[in-house]
Amino acid sequence: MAPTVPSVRLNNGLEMPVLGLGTYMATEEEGVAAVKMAIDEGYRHIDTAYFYQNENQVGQAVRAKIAEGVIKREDVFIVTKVWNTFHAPEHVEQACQRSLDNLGLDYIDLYLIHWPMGWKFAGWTADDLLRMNADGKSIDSDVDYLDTWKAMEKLAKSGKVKSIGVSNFNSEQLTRLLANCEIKPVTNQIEVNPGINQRKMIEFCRKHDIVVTAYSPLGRPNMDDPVVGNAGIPKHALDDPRVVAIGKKYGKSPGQIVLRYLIELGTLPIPKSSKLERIRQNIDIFDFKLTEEEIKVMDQFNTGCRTVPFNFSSEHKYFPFKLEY
Ligand SMILES: NC(=O)C1=CN([C@@H]2O[C@H](COP(=O)(O)OP(=O)(O)OC[C@H]3O[C@@H](n4cnc5c(N)ncnc54)[C@H](OP(=O)(O)O)[C@@H]3O)[C@@H](O)[C@H]2O)C=CC1
Ligand SMILES: O=C1CO[C@H](CO)[C@@H](O)[C@@H]1O
Repeated sequence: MAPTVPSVRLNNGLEMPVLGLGTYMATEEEGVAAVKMAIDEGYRHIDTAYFYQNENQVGQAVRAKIAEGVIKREDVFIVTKVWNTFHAPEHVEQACQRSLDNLGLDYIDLYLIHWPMGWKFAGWTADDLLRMNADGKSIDSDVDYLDTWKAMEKLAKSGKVKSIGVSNFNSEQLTRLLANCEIKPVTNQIEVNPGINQRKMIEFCRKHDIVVTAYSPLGRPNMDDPVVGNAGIPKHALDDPRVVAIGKKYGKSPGQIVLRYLIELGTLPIPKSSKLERIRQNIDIFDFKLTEEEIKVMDQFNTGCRTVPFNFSSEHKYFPFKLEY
């Protein structure tokens, strides 16, 4: 029987499953197949983004599983994100409508501002999402994320999106947003894995009733990412004999130990996999708990080193990683 994933209550009263499927780089048939497998295996939270160019595939898989009677629309929590080039308030609604059209759904469960930095609008085609200056730096706009947020609030009020949140915001940006918003973000989606365990950001968010979604939870083993490359990837806890030993005790793989650690930290991990065996493993983490000693072992991997440093936008006034958290 597929494991049942617990949910967390968000600050707007809605429920969000504490584990989801990541889909970055799961495009074309691979994306459709991964999401279908994941739904069959019990996943009820899928993370995508306009930028990933696979909303179409995610939607196709979700709609197929609804048609087969495996799930109802309300059983599955779909997250997508507004891209950096669409931060101008007049583009946000159209960006959201494009995501809805790609997904083929009537509403999005959670819509995020993907990054705090706005980039110059360069059209709606896929080729224009990552256009750089000759020096390899992002072509920035000066749109304030507070203005983008106002447009997000309008979407929440329209019912097109049930919840709104942010991604890659630092604590100063969140503080400024919280002081100026009508609707609070329900989540901050950030990188969390043993190499960067984000304890300070998690505590900050807990105080403000914001959940932390953990992206790149496994530290992207083997991923050859065309956007940031592999330059920043820290040494993986996955290969470490201490993690292997903890896994042996519970009959779990190192990946499962890492994901369980992120659950113990109070985050919501969204591991990406397109392989049935790993899709199965990554959700099978709700029948054991790590001891305090084991959590301390996992804490030893924290160096603060990022897998997704996003340095090509480091000169932007809203680049978030100038602060520790
Ligand atoms: N908001 C943001 O800016 C960002 C959001 N994200 C989101 O977070 C999701 C997850 O992060 P992502 O960057 O993909 O990295 P992950 O840490 O999830 O790593 C994914 C890689 O790990 C492999 N893998 C999956 N499960 C296991 C396992 N149990 N043991 C060993 N290897 C495994 C996958 O390969 P295979 O498919 O072959 O199994 C894939 O190559 C993304 O897909 C995306 O949805 C990610 C980055 C930034
Ligand atoms: O969500 C994301 C997936 O990874 C990409 C690059 O590594 C990021 O650009 C992006 O924010």
